[in-house]
This record gives sequence, structure tokens and C-alpha cells, in this order.
Amino acid sequence: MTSQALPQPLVLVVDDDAMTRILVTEALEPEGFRLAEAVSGEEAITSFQYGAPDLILLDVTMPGMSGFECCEQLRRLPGGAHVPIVVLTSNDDDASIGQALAAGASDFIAKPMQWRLLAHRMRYLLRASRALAELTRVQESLSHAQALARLGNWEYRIDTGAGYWSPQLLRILGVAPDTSPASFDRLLACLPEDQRPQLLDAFMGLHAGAGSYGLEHRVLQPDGETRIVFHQAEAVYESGRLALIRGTVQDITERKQQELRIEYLANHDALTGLPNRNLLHDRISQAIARTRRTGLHLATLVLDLDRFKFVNDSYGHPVGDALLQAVSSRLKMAVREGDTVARLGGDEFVVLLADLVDTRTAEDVVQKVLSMFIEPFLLGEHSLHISTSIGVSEFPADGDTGEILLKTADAALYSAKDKGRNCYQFYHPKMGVLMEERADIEHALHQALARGELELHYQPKVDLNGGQIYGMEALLRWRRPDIGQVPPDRFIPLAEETGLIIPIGEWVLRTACAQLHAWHGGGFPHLTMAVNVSARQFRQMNMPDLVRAVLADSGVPAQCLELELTESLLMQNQELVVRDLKQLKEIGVTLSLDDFGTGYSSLSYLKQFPIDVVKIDQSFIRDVTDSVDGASLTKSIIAMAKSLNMTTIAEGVETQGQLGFLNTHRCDAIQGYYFSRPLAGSEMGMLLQAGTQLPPDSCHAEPRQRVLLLVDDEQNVLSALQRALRGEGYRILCAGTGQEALELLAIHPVGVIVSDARMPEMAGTELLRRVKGLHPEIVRIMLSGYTELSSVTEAINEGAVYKFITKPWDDSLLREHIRESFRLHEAGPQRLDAGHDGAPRVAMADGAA
Ligand SMILES: Nc1nc2c(ncn2[C@@H]2O[C@H](COP(=O)(O)O[C@H]3[C@@H](O)[C@H](n4cnc5c(=O)[nH]c(N)nc54)O[C@@H]3COP(=O)(O)O)[C@@H](O)[C@H]2O)c(=O)[nH]1
Repeated sequence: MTSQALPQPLVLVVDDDAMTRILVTEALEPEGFRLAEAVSGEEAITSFQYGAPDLILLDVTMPGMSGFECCEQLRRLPGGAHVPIVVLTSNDDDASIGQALAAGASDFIAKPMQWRLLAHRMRYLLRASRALAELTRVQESLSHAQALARLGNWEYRIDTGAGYWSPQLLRILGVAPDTSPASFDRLLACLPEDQRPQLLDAFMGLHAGAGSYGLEHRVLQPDGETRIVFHQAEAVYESGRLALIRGTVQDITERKQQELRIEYLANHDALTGLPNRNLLHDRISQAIARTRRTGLHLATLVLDLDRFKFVNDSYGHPVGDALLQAVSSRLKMAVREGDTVARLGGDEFVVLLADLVDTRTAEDVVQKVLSMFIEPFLLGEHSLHISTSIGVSEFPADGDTGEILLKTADAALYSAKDKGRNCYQFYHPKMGVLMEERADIEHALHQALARGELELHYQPKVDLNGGQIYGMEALLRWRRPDIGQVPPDRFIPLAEETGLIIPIGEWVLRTACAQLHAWHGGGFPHLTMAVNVSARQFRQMNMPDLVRAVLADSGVPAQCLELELTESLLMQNQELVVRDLKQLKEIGVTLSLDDFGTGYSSLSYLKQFPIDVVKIDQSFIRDVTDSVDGASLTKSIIAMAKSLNMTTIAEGVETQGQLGFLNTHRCDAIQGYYFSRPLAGSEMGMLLQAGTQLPPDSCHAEPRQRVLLLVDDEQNVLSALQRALRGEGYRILCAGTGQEALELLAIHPVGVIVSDARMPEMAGTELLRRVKGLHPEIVRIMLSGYTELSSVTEAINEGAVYKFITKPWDDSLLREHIRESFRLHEAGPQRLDAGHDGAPRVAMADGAA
């Protein structure tokens, strides 16, 4: 801003002498000043409060209030501290000058005044006053800024040794303002001892020619508090010589603490406080570097808790978290101070063992780590037995970087898990190949379903009460192009891990039900289909909803679908599992427990679940003929299952001896290579058509009860037939109409039907035609008088009627024909069809053929 732009300055002239006031006015007004007048000190005070003059000319000798007193009062008024006050004194009155300056005057002018110079003097004073005001403002604002930035500054003059510390620096150092010299030594003394050499070196560096320094250090305040500061200083040269060193000290404690917290969080696991993956990688790199130098050994242990998921699911996440914390404490106890225990996430921990004398020591520590899991973990009211599996890799044999060491230890962990729980495994190169294979399978599995590479095979289940196939188990197969069949054990766990089990599991259920529906329609209406559902699959899918939808879409009756569940499934979150299993039972499906005996559950534990069938695991069956344990365990499973109203099926039956054992001990059914391996759908169809069954001497002594259906609209005929057949051991069902007969056939495993020819609504011929279509395996016998022979002949020729018995019948012949028909039925469908092409099949049961 230029001087012209400034408003005209207002000068207050305070003098009891009118002449002086006039002369001042005449000297200043033409020079651009405005003038105000006061004739006394009192008037000057009032005038100042109202007029806010820019400058005051004050006579010292006035009646009433003296100029000195007036000056003092003006200084105390708001806005009066900085206004320039020029006192008018006599030329030789040195005492008054001193007194006026002491009273706060800014300057003095001796009378008589040089009027010509007065305006210049006034302007100069005003400029000086403004500069002073600006300087004060800048100082205040700097002081505020320094306080805000927690930034103090200091100066040190080399020639005089004089120094200056700003108030903010004093605050940072925790030092009260005092008269002690603001020397560099005193500043140095504010640092903790261990950090003083660092600052001293930097300071000496300035003396030696370095232009500046900047360093971070701590200061120790007298009350013991430590602050962290960023300290900068520079050398100032005058005439080529070092004259001054000045510096700033900024308190960065809070920022530093935040940085440290952020750094901590970035490097540690929040739940356990253990180093995380980030920090672990650093530690491994350091350990590798040290091992290279020392020639000692380094081992990396990767641990995974066994059944941690089960703990989380069953007891909830707070218990899971507490378990992880307890595990981290035990792991720290198992290793030395310098070793690292880290958590990579979930239930995966890493222990880094550095400076080992040899591999044996690593093995000893691994054993020690395992032993840390012997005692149960006490978490609130829970006492949990938890074990861990450990994979171990060593530097440099198994990898020369942290990444590779973790990868190889991971491969070893997989192998340890494969071996079973609670064990460890050192890395071997062939495990790396397995890991790569795993990654490859995972990649290909993503496309397998869409590319139609999955298929189902079916393994028959055979009823030991008669030896017939009553159902089958669907077993998933993956035919990888160029590679061939991948066993389900190799890809189902991966499908579970990746979530692919959801679409794959649905595909299995739909495909199995569609195939079953086709077989039902193809003459095997009582077949059942078992589908495997793993624990993870059950958890990830809404099984009741899916089963409802698939049954509705496929048209398969619920009773014909069986779900094979695993024990681990029942050990999951019990409430939810029981709820879903109950829903499945309401739908009507059969629930069976797969691989029974391999898990932890006892049969009595199973009572709480709505399980219908127990599948005895093949590991027991393998031993039944040559191991007392295998035999007695299998016998007790069969006995206990029966006592709980569950049926039993033995899986993995491979030999006649095993079959004989199971038959003798009344196992209900068998499945295994002895009868048939899992077959492709078409092969299974052929096996069904062939009516393959176990030889009668391999089955229970009494064959399955024969079911006979009698159909006649006359009750007395039905009664007479029942009387004639009493004692034959049949289960006899009776129907009064064709419709009623069809309904009974849908529900019961009827082997032979005997129907009257002449009935209202549906004639016997029509009924047997329909039975042929719906249940071709049932042997159909017509009961009729000679008069209906012509209509019956047609049905006979169509194959709808297998035998024709005339009324009135001969009881003993009737019994013989029906026995023969049952034998035919039990021989299987191909025997029934054998008589189709021209062979005589009409028998006259009254003696007529
Ligand atoms: N969740 C799903 N799991 C499935 C599905 N399909 C199969 N599986 C499970 O994979 C495991 C391995 O199955 P697989 O290789 O098919 O082996 C089965 C039979 O082939 C085999 N078996 C049958 N009889 C014998 C025999 O006499 N000896 C012998 N050594 N092995 C035999 O046993 C397996 C049958 O297992 P199980 O289910 O326990 O009855 C297996 O755990 C399958 O459950 C699927 O669609 N979903």
C-alpha cells in the first residue's frame, strides 16, 4: 500500500498554551495531518478514548494533570500501549526528558520547536510506530504458529557465546524461563545420555564446515517425561567466518507415536499380538542372513490346528479367539526368546527357529511344540483337547528365501495332515510336486462342470435278506481330458475349499435323481439312490431346500433318496445340523451315516440324530475275517444299531469270507467289489436288467418275505383264496378294485399278483396290462371262468398275463402255480421275459394248462 492511500493521520495536540496549539496546527495541517486539540491532561484522556489519534503531542507542564501522569494513564488505556506519544519539553530540561521516557513517552521534542521540521518528524515517528506494531504482530503470530507446530528455535553466537531460546523451545524442553545462559551445552544436557554423542557430532559438523543438520532424537524433561523431537540447525557465515548457528526443534512425539502404532499394526496380528506375515518375512530374511554368516541351522515350522473349524462352529467365535490366544502363549513358551512365533491368519501359525546347532534340535523343538497341546485348553467353562499338525522346512535345503521356506513348510504340512492329525512332517521334494499338482487340479476343476468332465458311477447295494440289489450309491468321477480319471479324494476337498462344492454337489444330486427316475420307469421302481454329502458341503449348502427342489424336478419319491452323511458333519454346530436333519426327515429321505467307526462318535451319541442307516466303514470290514478286533467291533456295531432301530450296511466287502461273516451276524446289506465295483450308468443298467443277485446261500437263511396281491371285487372269493394260501408264508395283500390294486403296488414290493378277470370299472385284463407297464417284474396271474377265455387270450398274447387259472380252482394246484410264479419273480426280470416270444405260458390251474 502507498503512503497516499493511507488515511490522513490524526494528531492530538495536548497543551494548555493556545499559541502552541495554533502553531502546531499551522505546521501540520498543510502537510496532510488532521489535528485534534486538548487543553489539559484530563481532556486528552477523554479525547483519546473517542478520537483514537495516531499520534499525541503532549506538553509536560500543564495545570492539573501533568504531562507525565497523562502519558502514564494513556499507556494504560485500551489501544494506548503502542500509540506514539511525543512530549514537548524545554530545551535544557534533561530531567523532564528522562521522566517522560520513563512514563512511557516514545520521543520528545524540545521547545522552541523547529516548525519546518515538525511534519517530517511526525511522519518518521508514525512510520516507526507502524513498523513496531507490525513487528509485534508478526512476533505474536510467529509465537502462535510455533506453539501450534510445537516448534521452538534457538540461536548461538560463536563470537560472544550468547544464545537465545524461544519460549516454545523452553516448553518443549520442559525448562522454565530463567536467567541461565541459553548455551549449546545446556541444550545437549536435555538429551538422554545415549543420544548426546549424536547431537554433539552434528553440532561439531557445523563447526567443521557442514552447512546444516537434521536429526531425530529424544529429550528428557526434568519431570522425567520423554519427548521425541526433530532437530534442524544451520551455520550462518559473516564475512566468510562462522558467526552464528541457529536451529529449530520440533516436538513430534504424537506423530511419532501414531507412526509407531501404525507400524505395529502393520506388522502384528491384532488378536494375539504376534508378528504377522509382514514382520515374519523380515524376520526370516534377517535369520537367513545370520544363518549364512554363522553356518548354524534355521527351520521354519508351519502349524495348523486340527478341528479348529469345529471349535469355532460349535462353541462360537469368542471361544475360537480365546483358543488362538492361548495357543499363541503356549507356542511362545515352547521356543527360545530369539525365536519368532507368528500368526498368518485363521488357525495358521509359524515358528521360526534360528541358530540351531543341527536338524535334530529342530526335531526336538517340534516335539516340544506338539507336547504343548497335550494338556487341554481351559477356556471359560470349556475344556478343549486340541492338537496341531506341523510342516517343517529347513534353510537352505528346502528354500533360500522366506517365501520358498514357507511354501515348502506348507507342502510338508499338507502331507502331515494327510497322515492324520497331531503329527509333523519334514519337507521332501516330492511334496512340492504334489503342491503344484494341487494348484493345477484347482485350476482345472473350475471348468470341469461346465465342460461336462464330471460323471457319476453307481455301486450297487445288496440286500442280505434275499440277495437282490435294492439301491446304489452315486460316486462322483472326474474325467480330465489328456489325464484320465481323477479320484474324488483328490478333488472333493479342493472343491470344498474353493466353494465349487456348491454347484458340483447340486449337479451330483440332480444327475443321480434323474438317473434313478429313469431306472424307476425302466422296471425297477423300488430302487433307492444314495448320494454323498460331506460336512463342509452340508454347511455350505441349504440341503433341505435343495433336496425339496431336486425331488420335485426329478419326480423321484423322497423314500427312494438316501443321503450319506459323515460323522464330522454331526459334530458340527449341533443345533443347526439337527434342525436341517429333521427337515430332511420330514421331507421323507433316508439318512445314513457313512464311514461309521472312523470318527469320534459313539452310537449312543448318534441317538440324538434322526439317522436310519449305519454304514460300517471298510477299514473294519477288511479285518473281520482275520482280526478279533475287527470282528468284534463289527458285531457290536450291528447289534447296537439294531437296538437303536437302525439298519446296517457294510461297505468295502471284497471277499466271500467277509460276506459270510456279515451274513452270519445279520448285517442287513452289503456294498463292495465282491458284488460289483462302481459302474458307469449304462453298465449299472445292464446289471439291473440281468437281475444279478447274490447266491441264496450267501444271504440270510430265510429269504425275504414274499408279497402276494389278490384282486377280486367279491369278498368271498378273496377270503377263499386267502384260506387256500394260508400256511404258504406269504404276506397277502387284498384289493377290491383295479385302482386299489395299483395303489398297493406302488407302496409294496409285490412279487406276484392274482387278479379276477371280470370286475366293474377296471377289468382284470386291463389291470394286468397296466401292471405290466408299471411293474414289469411282477408275475401276473389271471383268475377267470371259461366263458371269458377269448378276452383273456388276447391279454395272454400281449404278454400282460403270465398264467391263467380257471375258476373254480384246485387249491393244491393253485398253491403250486403261485410258488412257481414267485420262484420266477425271484429269478429276475430276464427269466420272466424269456417266455415272451412264443413259449407257452398259459396254465390251467384247475388242471387245465
Ligand atoms: N461329497 C461327496 N463325496 C463323494 C462323492 N463321490 C464320492 N465321494 C467320496 O469320495 C471318497 C472316495 O470315493 P471313491 O473313490 O468313489 O471310493 C468309493 C468306492 O469306490 C470305494 N469302494 C467301494 N467298494 C470298495 C471295496 O470293496 N474296496 C475298496 N477298497 N474300496 C471300495 O469306497 C468309496 C465309497 O466310499 P463311501 O462314500 O464311504 O461309501 C469317498 O469318501 C466318497 O464318499 C460325491 O458326489 N460327493
